[in-house]
Amino acid sequence: MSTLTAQSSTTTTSFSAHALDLKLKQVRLAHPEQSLPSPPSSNGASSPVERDYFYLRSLKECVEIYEDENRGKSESLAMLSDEEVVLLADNGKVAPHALEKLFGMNELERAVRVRRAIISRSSATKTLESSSIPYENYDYSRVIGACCENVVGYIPIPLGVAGPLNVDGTSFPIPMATAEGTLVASTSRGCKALNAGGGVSTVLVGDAMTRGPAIDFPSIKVAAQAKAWVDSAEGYAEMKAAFESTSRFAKLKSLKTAMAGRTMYIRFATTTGDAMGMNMISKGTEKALDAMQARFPSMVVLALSGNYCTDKKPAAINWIEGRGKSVVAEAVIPGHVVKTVLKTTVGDLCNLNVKKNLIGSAMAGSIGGFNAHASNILTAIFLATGQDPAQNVESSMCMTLMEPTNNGEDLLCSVTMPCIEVGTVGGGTVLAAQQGVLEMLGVKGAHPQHPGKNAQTLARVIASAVLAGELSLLSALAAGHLIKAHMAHNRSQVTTPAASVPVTPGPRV
Ligand SMILES: CC(C)(COP(=O)([O-])OP(=O)([O-])OC[C@H]1O[C@@H](n2cnc3c(N)ncnc32)[C@H](O)[C@@H]1OP(=O)([O-])[O-])[C@@H](O)C(=O)NCCC(=O)NCCSC(=O)C[C@@](C)(O)CC(=O)[O-]
Ligand SMILES: NC(=O)C1=CN([C@@H]2O[C@H](COP(=O)(O)OP(=O)(O)OC[C@H]3O[C@@H](n4cnc5c(N)ncnc54)[C@H](OP(=O)(O)O)[C@@H]3O)[C@@H](O)[C@H]2O)C=CC1
Repeated sequence: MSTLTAQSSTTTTSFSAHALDLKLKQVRLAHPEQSLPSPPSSNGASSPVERDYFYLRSLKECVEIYEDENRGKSESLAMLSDEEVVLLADNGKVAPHALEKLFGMNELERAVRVRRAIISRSSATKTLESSSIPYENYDYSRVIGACCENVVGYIPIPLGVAGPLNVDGTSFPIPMATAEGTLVASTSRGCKALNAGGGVSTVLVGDAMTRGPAIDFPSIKVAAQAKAWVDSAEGYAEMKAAFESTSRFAKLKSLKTAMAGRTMYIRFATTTGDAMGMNMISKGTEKALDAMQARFPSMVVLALSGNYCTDKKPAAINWIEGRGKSVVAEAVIPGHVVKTVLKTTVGDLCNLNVKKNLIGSAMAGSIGGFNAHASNILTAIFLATGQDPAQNVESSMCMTLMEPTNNGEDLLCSVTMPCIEVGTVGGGTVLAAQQGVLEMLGVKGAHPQHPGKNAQTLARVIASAVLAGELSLLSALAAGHLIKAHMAHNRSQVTTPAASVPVTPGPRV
């Protein structure tokens, strides 16, 4: 067997555990059929790092070890260095997305490290492996099979805390993961104004996640028969029994049916305990449709989601009927607090709210966008607490209302949010950092006595924080303070190559 010489003057003592010599890797990639020499002090006691650096087996040797049927795959992979696993992957012997399964649960970080190398080297820029994207010291056991595939690390987002905010008599810190400077400061100012008026009171007026499959029938007549059956007490009871057999927590609340030609849509609405509930409701819907199929053998389920739900897309049905938690939050702020904390007046705030959030949004043809920046606050809390960020689309639907009260002295304000889709179990809420945030709010996991109460409390806190954000931004706009605030809190120092800076007519001010 021929061997190659490692062209490096580096000594073993200067290696960091994962900083393998790139030159050597290039040699390896160029000559996969050849072995590299053994470590100079090859007395059988070399560390994995030394082994990676000095001794890379040929592809043939690696394959022999990997495919040896006398050992399990994880045992075989433990005998190979990272570089050798990369070699196997580069030659189609190991699927990069299956590394966690192959390495086993005790080697999850290694799986991520090796995948970074594989992807890095096959990409145009080749930067991933040595990039600043972190991957070490993360609990990947919570990720695998639950939160993400083909993992190469994690993206840290700054976490700030606004408030505290008094919501229904309890003081909550408001966790916000965001890269928009000013947002936490602004929300904090709103919290200060709300607390000065005694805090926020909330009501939960609905709690139902929805799923809306699309079902074809041979004709409009059969579709209408099926619709009549689902709408009947008998049909509803049968569908409910089938649905609820799939979960301890998901309870069917209503079925709304509609026809478009020979296609029928059914909007399943269910409580889902402390889970946001999309997996649970989808599982139950599938089972209920099986029961329906037994009644109507000619029906064809086109898709479990026929967009009549509507999940992760703008839709009037959500705005009108609600989805997830429907919450209204209200507060009164004394006029002097509007002046001293918010630096504006009750009259100016109310006028701007009508002209901007109501008339302006109507002029723009908005559905559920009768607010200034509900999505800013909601999304930051979603990211901090492990919610599904794509659901900010409908969850941010909000109408902000403001009117003078107490003979025009004080401000009565509210937000109406019909679609806050949140959970405290399932999805990204299982991740350690997100759990820490939920714990800080006192809503981590399943509520011990009343399933659903933790998720409902989180929705109430979110609506209240949105009210804080609305108050502060509208006040800044009314007072003309917006740009001043963003120049102070939200300006990055970006280095741009001179060649790509446009010629400007005059100096920047
Ligand atoms: C899950 C699959 C891909 C399986 O699909 P499959 O065909 O059984 O997969 P496969 O094992 O035959 O592998 C095919 C390829 O899939 C990829 N693949 C396969 N497994 C993995 C893995 N573990 N990690 C990384 N990549 C994977 C990979 O590229 C693989 O090729 P290979 O690399 O082996 O040559 C498929 O069933 C699928 O795409 N399902 C759809 C799931 C989905 O899109 N979920 C999104 C969330 S749903 C939602 O949030 C919104 C909703 C639904 O409410 C919106 C609405 O209303 O419509
Ligand atoms: N499938 C889809 O179409 C979609 C999926 N998603 C994704 O779905 C995931 C969330 O799904 P979701 O259904 O919320 O969570 P899970 O799929 O994790 O389901 C919740 C699980 O927790 C159990 N559970 C234990 N205690 C409680 C409790 N107090 N309240 C509620 N459930 C409890 C449930 O039990 P039991 O088994 O008895 O029900 C169930 O097994 C997210 O990752 C999201 O991104 C998002 C959009 C669409």
